[in-house]
Order: sequence, then C-alpha cells, then structure tokens
Amino acid sequence: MSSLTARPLHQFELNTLSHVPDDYAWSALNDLPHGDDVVPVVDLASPDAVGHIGRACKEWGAFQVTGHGIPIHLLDRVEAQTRLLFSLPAARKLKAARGPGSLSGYGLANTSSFYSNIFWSEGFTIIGSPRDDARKLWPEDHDEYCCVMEEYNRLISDLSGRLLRAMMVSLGLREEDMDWAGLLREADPVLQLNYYPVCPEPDRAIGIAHHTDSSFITILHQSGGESGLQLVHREDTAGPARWVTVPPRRGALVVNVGDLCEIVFNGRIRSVMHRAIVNRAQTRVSVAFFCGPPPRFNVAPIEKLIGPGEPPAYRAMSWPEFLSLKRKLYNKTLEYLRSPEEEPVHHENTAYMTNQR
Ligand SMILES: O=C(O)CCC(=O)C(=O)O
Ligand SMILES: [Fe+2]
Repeated sequence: MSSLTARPLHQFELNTLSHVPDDYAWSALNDLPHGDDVVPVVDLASPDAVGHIGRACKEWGAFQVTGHGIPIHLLDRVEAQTRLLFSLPAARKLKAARGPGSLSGYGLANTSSFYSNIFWSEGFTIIGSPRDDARKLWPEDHDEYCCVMEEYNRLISDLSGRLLRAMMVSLGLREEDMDWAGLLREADPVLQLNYYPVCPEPDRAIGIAHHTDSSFITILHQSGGESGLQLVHREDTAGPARWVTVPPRRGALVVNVGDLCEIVFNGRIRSVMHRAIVNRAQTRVSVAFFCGPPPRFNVAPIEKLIGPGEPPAYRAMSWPEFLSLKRKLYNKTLEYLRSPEEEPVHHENTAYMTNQR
C-alpha cells in the first residue's frame, strides 16, 4: 500500500506543473484502439430494468443507471464535500494519511503500489464511519461532511442491494439461492474519493491505471464536465477489444461489475477492466462505492449455477485469501483462479480486510 508521505510534495503540486515529470510519465496508454460505442443507460424505474441490466452486464460488465432514487442534490453535496476535502492544505490532508496497515484515509489509490510510475491523482478512503478521519481534517467542524457521507452511504448501500438482486433475477436466480445477499448490509461501506488535477500533457499521464475492482459491484458518481472514466469493451462482432469513454451524465451513476460477481455468478458475467484518464482543462472528482462481501464470506460460484454441464469455473477461497492473492497477482488474479492445474500461489494468511480495489 502506498502512502503519500513516502513521496513528499509532488502530489500536491501537480496542478502547478507545466510538464509531466518522468516519475509520472506512462507509455502504452494507447494499447487498445478507442471505440465510440455507448455504454448502456438503464432506467431502474422502468418495467424492463432487470432485462436491460442483465444484457448490459453480459455485454459490457457496466452500465449507467438513472431512476435510482438518490436525489441529485445529495450527489451535488457529495461532490462539493469531496472537492472541499482535496482543496485542504497538504499538511492538513497528511494528518489523515493512511498509515501502515491502515486502509482508510488520505493517500494514492491502493492499486498504485503495483507500478513504479505514479498516478496523476489523490485519493481518500472512507471505511465505515467517516467521523474519525474527519476530525483530523476539520478538528472544529466536520458535521456537514459527515452527515453528507453518512446519508450517501445509507442510500448507496440500499441501491447496491437492489442492483445485485436485479442481476440475480436476470440470471434466473432467486434470493434464497444467495442466502448471504441479505447480509450485505453487515459489510462496512467503503467509499473511495478520487481527485484528478488538471494535467499539462494528458497523453503522458494516467489518473488511475487499468484494473478491475474486487467488489461485487462498484457504483461511481463522477463530476460533470470533462470525461475521465474509460472501460474496455471486449472483442465482439463490431470490432476488437477497445477503450470506451463513459461520459458524465447528470444524475446518472456508473455501475461496474467487480471480481466477486464474476466468481459467484460462475463467469456468466465478467468484471470490467477500467481506468481514469486526465485532462488539461478541468479538475475532476469521482466517488466510488464498493459493494463488498459480508464478514467471513466464502468466495465461490453459487451452487445453483453449478451442474453436470457447468462445473465451477473458479477455485473457492476465503475473502482474505482472495485479497491477498489479488495483492500478488493484481490483474491476473481471475485468470489464475480459472486455471486449476497451475501451481498454487503461497499467500500469507491476512486478517479480514475491506480493501476493494
Ligand atoms: O475516477 C474514475 O472514473 C474511476 C475510479 C476507479 O476506478 C476506482 O476508484 O476504483
Ligand atoms: Fe475502479
């Protein structure tokens, strides 16, 4: 896990630079062509929402959702508080820096530790209650920030349950087939706030490099204006694998399928590879909610989807084991879990963790 304290100053000064320093320069950002396909938009209030969600998950591993019931003014307040947080002086943000062994607080995106080059972004992770870290940022008055994040956590957790149920139904499952689904609310909510400063040479830098999320699903609110989120549309009859931009759409939330859904649904839907690019015109923020597993979750395909013609496509393991494997293999984790004949990887026995990326 990276913390900003190991890389002093640079991150806070990014918006003052006239070129991208070598440490921040990335090559191979155009590894795939760019497609102009449009990520599906699903109105959750429509009668055929379940069918649309099922098709979007199969074809894209992602969609934008409207009609979700989360008021736009709350999304605006979440965004305003996120901007306020990142605009604090560097010394104040560092008071809430993610320390060794800690998963919450201020720092680079967790996935940055897999690369020697640095991301053009800052991050802040809220796990469970926002209050402890908020006290470090605003010792005097953190009530508005906490109330907004708590209210958002409540509504977005509820939305994630509704979306997951819709995905199950689209696959012909019933609630009883996933007896743990009701326990999701026992998982600590995880919110990841991301901040991308303007960049003088956007083609040479990356906000967050390509990855899949470990969660069941991730629900992302992105600020308006410049686009930043891109995802990989797999090869199909329309063309080869390609990067597709997901433009911000006022009031809509982006839903990304994560690794856990790919495994529990036995590969019937796949997690989506995505990244955040940067631009030279406008700072951008995003807020990701990672819908994670209940405590002591066994990561395995659900039995109802396994039968004589459909063996389990992934090896079973505990959630801490999965996270530990992901910290070693990163974007190769699912590939490894799909290939039972390979040598087992030795992973340390970690405590229960909530890191979703
Ligand atoms: O900012 C974005 O658009 C993507 C963020 C992301 O992928 C993440 O936080 O895991
Ligand atoms: Fe992500």
